Amino acid sequence: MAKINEDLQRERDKCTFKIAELTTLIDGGRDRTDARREREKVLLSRTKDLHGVPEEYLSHKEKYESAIKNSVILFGIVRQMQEEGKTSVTDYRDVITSLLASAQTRDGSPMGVHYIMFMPAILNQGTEEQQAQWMPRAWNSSIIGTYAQTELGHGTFIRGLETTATYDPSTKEFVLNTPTLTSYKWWPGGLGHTVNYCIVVAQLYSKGQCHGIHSFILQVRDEETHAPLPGIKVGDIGAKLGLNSVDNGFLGLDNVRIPRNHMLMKHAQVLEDGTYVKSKNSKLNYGAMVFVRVVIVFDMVNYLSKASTIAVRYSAVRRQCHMKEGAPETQILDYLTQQHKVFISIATTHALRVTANKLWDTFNAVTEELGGGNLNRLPELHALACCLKAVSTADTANCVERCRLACGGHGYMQSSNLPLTYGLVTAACTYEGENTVLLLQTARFLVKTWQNVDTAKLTPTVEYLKITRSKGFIDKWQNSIECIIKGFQIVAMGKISSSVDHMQQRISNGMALEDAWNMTSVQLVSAAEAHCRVIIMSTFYEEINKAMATVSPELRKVLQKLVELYCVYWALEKVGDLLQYAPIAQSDIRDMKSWYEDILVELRPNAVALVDAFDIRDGILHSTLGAYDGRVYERLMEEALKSPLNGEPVNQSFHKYLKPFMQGKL
Ligand SMILES: CCCCCCCCCCCCCCCCCCCCCC(=O)SCCNC(=O)CCNC(=O)[C@H](O)C(C)(C)COP(=O)(O)OP(=O)(O)OC[C@H]1O[C@@H](n2cnc3c(N)ncnc32)[C@H](O)[C@@H]1OP(=O)(O)O
Ligand SMILES: Cc1cc2nc3c(=O)[nH]c(=O)nc-3n(C[C@H](O)[C@H](O)[C@H](O)COP(=O)(O)OP(=O)(O)OC[C@H]3O[C@@H](n4cnc5c(N)ncnc54)[C@H](O)[C@@H]3O)c2cc1C
Repeated sequence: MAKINEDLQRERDKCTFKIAELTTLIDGGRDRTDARREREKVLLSRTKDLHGVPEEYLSHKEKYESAIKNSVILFGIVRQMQEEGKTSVTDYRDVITSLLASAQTRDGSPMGVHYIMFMPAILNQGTEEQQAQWMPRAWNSSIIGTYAQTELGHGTFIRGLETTATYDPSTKEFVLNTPTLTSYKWWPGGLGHTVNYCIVVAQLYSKGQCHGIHSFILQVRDEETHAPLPGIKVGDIGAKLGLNSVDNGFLGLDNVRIPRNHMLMKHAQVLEDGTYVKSKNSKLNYGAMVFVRVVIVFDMVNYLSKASTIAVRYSAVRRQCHMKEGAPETQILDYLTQQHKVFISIATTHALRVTANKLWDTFNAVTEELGGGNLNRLPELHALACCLKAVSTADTANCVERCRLACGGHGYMQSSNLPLTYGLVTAACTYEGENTVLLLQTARFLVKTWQNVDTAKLTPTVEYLKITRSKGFIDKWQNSIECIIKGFQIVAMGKISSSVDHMQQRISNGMALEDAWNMTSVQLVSAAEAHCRVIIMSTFYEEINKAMATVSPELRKVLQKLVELYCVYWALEKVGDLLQYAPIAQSDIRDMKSWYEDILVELRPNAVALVDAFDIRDGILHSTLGAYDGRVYERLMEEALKSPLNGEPVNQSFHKYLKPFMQGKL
């Protein structure tokens, strides 16, 4: 192994806790750490020869072809798990998330949506017979699918989709059409050239009546030749800000016929004669979207742990300027502003990780209840998944960008892997429900809750709204984590309550409800975000407190500091809100700033150890700045030399353009 950079080694030597203990806690047990490492070993060994040319220099077409080559190797691991009879969805979640976040598919995989949406949609919306018909072939990838919902004209407003599926009882088929340009499907991952099947979301017509959107399985390409089937226009939508290894596609349909049993009929059915049988709740058809919103939070944890590893290790290696005249140049990690930029990413990774686990448990519990016909907790799950998807993706995108900026010029290099990572996480702010729209969904739930707060039994995630109203909820502000969480509960309650008042005021002045909602929507989004912050903070606090009972005193101290960092950082970010709603004084804020500075300083000696504990191998991190050995400058130069521009001493454009221009001939 190459020699470790001395500064990095010194950082590791002064760490005050056992790194392996934290890694075990993060993975959820020693056996899970071992399984993950074993999986990564297999993954890296299978794909080690594939990176002759750095991906950033490939053309759009080559990027796609390389991604397919890598993906079939990677997803062989999933096929193997299935063949071995592994059944735990949690295992699949972890495996697929880590495959997608690996260096081999670092700009996305064309096969991602097959696992993330195509299969979950069949499981969620298909009858048992349909699952038996489609799932075995989907699992072993003898068919590959995507989820085609969004159209050129509509993404958010899915009730406005224009694709139609009209039932023809004479042949017992549905006839699919995209009657306008705006009804063309647009965006589905892998639709361009990879998949041969997809789930199409379309307006269902039967007996002359429209029954709203439903899901249908459609074959788009021949299973042998892969040629598009008659009536189907399909292709790639072109280059994007990121995810350029993925062939997001378009799809036009001209009288394409599919058998009746290709409609996913677990919740609603069309009988042979065309009679429509309604679902218990039309929103059950949106189940696959809820599932993906839940797993996206895990995905964010993966990317943020990578970005923080890169930024922290680089900050330990990089020296710039002197803090004191005559002293050696300072490690940039010693600047408090640098700690302020990067430590929040470490704390956020942990906060989102524990919250994602809790959300996963809630999702599974509610799904089980739904299976038994109990729909009571569906609105709460939907509200929770919406706000956590929105806040986790927005925070992750901000943190990754902070990490990139914290690496100065070198963070701008593709070889740092920060630009691609940013491209991936910022996409998540839009896909699977645009963030503002999702926060407004949560706000809708919060407004209803607030309007019934005195009479209704509140569900667990909003119970605090009742308690917060009691007199003396915070007698006197104290700079403690408990008080900050209470402060955020008051802020959330204050924002929800004032949004409702604001809306009611406008309605009493004669405004229509919809207009009053629109006029209040900036406040509503802010209220939903505040509510989500309460959920993340209190979950982080409670779950880490539980974990504290099981870990060594050394690790306990560090975990305590991470919770403090997260809560105090956000208290200072939202200090205006606290001043408006909570009994906090200017002197408390001054003291809180000092507290924050102390936390940064206390975490400083363990910064490198904290990111080492994420245990991300170099082959997966894929960063010149973040590798374990800290050979930053050597790696930057090695990568630069791979630039195709360095393949010849004089580029042909010199003779063609530059020279004539310089000589005044052009
Ligand atoms: C096999 C297992 C293996 C394991 C696999 C493991 C996986 C491994 C993990 C890998 C890592 C991942 C990596 C990712 C990679 C990248 C992939 C990129 C993929 C990107 C895919 C996409 O991008 S795919 C398109 C998504 N496109 C949207 O996301 C549209 C948003 N747009 C809406 O979602 C609706 O349009 C919107 C706004 C709600 C209004 O819908 P609408 O107009 O019908 O509804 P209204 O607003 O009128 O609301 C009416 C009432 O419905 C209630 N409600 C609404 N939704 C509800 C719901 N879902 N559940 C319950 N209730 C719901 C609401 O709360 C109201 O309730 P109430 O009346 O009581 O107040
Ligand atoms: C990388 C990527 C991958 C994707 N993969 C898939 C896929 O596999 N399958 C698929 O079907 N789709 C996919 N999508 C599409 C994605 O789900 C949609 O882009 C997303 O749901 C947002 O819809 P939109 O693009 O129509 O945005 P719009 O809804 O047009 O949003 C534009 C703006 O309008 C605002 N807005 C819209 N409605 C409201 C409202 N009611 N109130 C207030 N503001 C509003 C939004 O906040 C936003 O600021 C993907 C998208 C991306 C970027």
